[in-house]
Amino acid sequence: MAATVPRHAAPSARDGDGILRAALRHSAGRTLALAAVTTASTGAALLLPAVLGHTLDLLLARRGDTGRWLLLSCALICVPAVLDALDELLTATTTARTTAWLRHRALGDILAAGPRATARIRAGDLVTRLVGNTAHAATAPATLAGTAAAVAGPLGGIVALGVIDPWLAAAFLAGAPLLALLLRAFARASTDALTAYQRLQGDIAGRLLEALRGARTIAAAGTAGRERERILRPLPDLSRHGHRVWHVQGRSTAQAATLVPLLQITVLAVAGLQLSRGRLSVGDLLAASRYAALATGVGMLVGHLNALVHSRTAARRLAEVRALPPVRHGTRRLPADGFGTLRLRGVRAERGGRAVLRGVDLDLPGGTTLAVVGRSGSGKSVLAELAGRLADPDDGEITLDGVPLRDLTREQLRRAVGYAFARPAPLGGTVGGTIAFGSFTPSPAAVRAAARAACADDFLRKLPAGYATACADAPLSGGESQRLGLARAFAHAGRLLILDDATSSLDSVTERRVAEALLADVAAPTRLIVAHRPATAARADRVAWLEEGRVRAVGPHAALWRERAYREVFGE
Ligand SMILES: Nc1ncnc2c1ncn2[C@@H]1O[C@H](COP(=O)(O)OP(=O)(O)OP(=O)(O)O)[C@@H](O)[C@H]1O
Repeated sequence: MAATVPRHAAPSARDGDGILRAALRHSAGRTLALAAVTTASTGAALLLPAVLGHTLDLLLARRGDTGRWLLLSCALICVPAVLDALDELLTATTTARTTAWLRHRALGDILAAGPRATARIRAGDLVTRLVGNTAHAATAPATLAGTAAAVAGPLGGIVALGVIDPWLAAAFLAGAPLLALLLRAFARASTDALTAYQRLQGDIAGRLLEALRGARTIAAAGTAGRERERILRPLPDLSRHGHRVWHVQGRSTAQAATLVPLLQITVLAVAGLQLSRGRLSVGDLLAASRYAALATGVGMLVGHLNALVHSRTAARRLAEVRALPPVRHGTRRLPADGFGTLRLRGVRAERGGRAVLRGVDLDLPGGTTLAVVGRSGSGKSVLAELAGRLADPDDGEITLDGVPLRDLTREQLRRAVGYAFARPAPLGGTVGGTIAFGSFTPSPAAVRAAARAACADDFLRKLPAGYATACADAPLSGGESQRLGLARAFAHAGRLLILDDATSSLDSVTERRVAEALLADVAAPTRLIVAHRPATAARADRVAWLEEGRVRAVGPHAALWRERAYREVFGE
C-alpha cells in the first residue's frame, strides 16, 4: 500500500501568536504576579498626584490634619520603589524561565523531526532560532504584563484629568488620535523590517556554519577570502533592514517626543485658565500637571510595542520550527520469530525537489547480506536512510519482518536496526560511551567485544584513560573514527545492520578483518551494506546495483561482474 508524506503549509503570523499564547500559559503564575506588581505600582502613581494636590491645598489653608496626608504622600512615593525592584526581579526570572522552556520545546521539535530537519531549515539558521529567537519571544509575557500597566497609567491619567475638570481631559483627547496613528504606523513598519532582519541573520548563520564545517577544505583551497565574502554577502541587506528598524524606531520616538510635551502644555494651559477663573485650586493644578504627565505616558507605549513586535516576529520563526513534521511512530511490535526480512515496494524519495529514488522494489531475506552499489549520487545513502527509517519514503512502503517501519514503536525500531555511517559523531562523552550510545546501554564486556570486532580495541586501549578517555581528548583519524562508529553499530546490532559507507576510510587489510568479524562475531542476521569496493560487494550474498535512483539489477557480484557497466561502477 502506498503511503504519501503529508505536506506542511508555511506557518502564518497566527501560528507565531500561538507560540506566544503557549509561552503565556506556561508562565501564567509569574506573569499574573508581575501584572499585579506593575498595576499596584501604577495605582500608587495614579493616587500620588491627587494626594499631593490635596496635601498642598491643606498646607496652603494651614489646616491641622496635614500630618496624615504628608505620611500618605511619603508612602506613595516609597512603595513604587519597592514594587519596581520586585518588577525587575520578576521580569528577569519570568523571561529566563520562558526562554528555557521555549528552547527546550524547539530543541524537542528539531530532534523529533529527525535528520531531515536541516533539509528544510539550514543548521546555522536553526541555531539562531534556538538561541536568539527564543530569547526574543520569551520577553512577551513580561512585556504583556507591563503593557497592561503601561496602558492603565495613561488611561487613569486621562480619567483623573476628567474628574478634576472635564475640559482638561478634552484638551488631552484632542491630540490623542495623532498618537494612536503614530503607534499603528510604527507597529506595521517595524514588523516588516524586523522580519526581514531576522531572516537575514539566520541566513548568515547558516552560511557561517557551512564554512566552519568545511574549514579544512576552505584552507586547502586557499579560498578564505572568497568564503568570507560568501558568508557576508547578505550583510548589506541586513544593514539596510537594521537601519530601517532604527529609522522607524527613531522617527516614532521623535514624533512621540514632540507630540507628548505639546499635549502636556495644552493641558497645563487649560488648567491655568480654569485656576484663574477660580474653578481649580492650586493643589488641583499640581495634580493636573502630574496627571497630564501620566496620560502622555501613552508615548512610552512605543517601547512596549517595539518589544512586542520583536517577540512576535521571533515567535513566527519559532512556529516554522514547530511546523517541522515530526517522525511519528506506531504501536506495533515485531514478530518474535522474525529474522530481519526487509522488503521495499514502490519506494520513491525526493530530495531538493526532485526524485532521487524511483520505483524501488527490493527483497532482503532474513539472515542475508545485501551490498548496495552504484555510481556517486545514484541514491545509495538515501536508500540506506529509508531502510533504517531515518527518513520516510515520499511514496511506497518498507517492511521489516512483515511490519511497516512506520507502524513500529520507536523502541522496537531502534532496537531492531543498527547503523554505522561514514562520519560517525562522537556523542557519548567518552570513547567507550560513544560505543555504548544508543537506545539501550550494552554491558562493558559487550562494548569491548564490539570494539574488537571493529578492530578498534587496540587503539582505544592505548588512549590515556583507555575506554574512559573523553572524546575531546581523543583526536581520531578518519579510519579510527569509523571503527568507533562500527563498534557502536555492532554493540547495538538488532535484526538489521546498515553500514552506509562505514568502512571507506579503512585500509584494505582492516576492512577485510572487519568484514570477517562482521560475519562471524556480530549477531545481526540481516545486513545492508553501501559498498564502494568490489571486495565488499563480493563478500555479500547479493548486490543491488542502483543507477540514477532505480534498481538496475540484483544478483551475486560474480554474475554482475560480467557486465562492463557494472565493472565501471568500481572504476575498473
Ligand atoms: N538533503 C538533500 N537535498 C538535496 N539533494 C539531496 C539531499 N540528499 C541527497 N540528495 C541528492 O540525492 C541524490 C542521491 O544521494 P545519495 O547520497 O543517496 O547518493 P550516493 O549514491 O550515496 O552517493 P555517494 O556514493 O557519492 O555517497 C544525489 O543526487 C544527492 O545530490
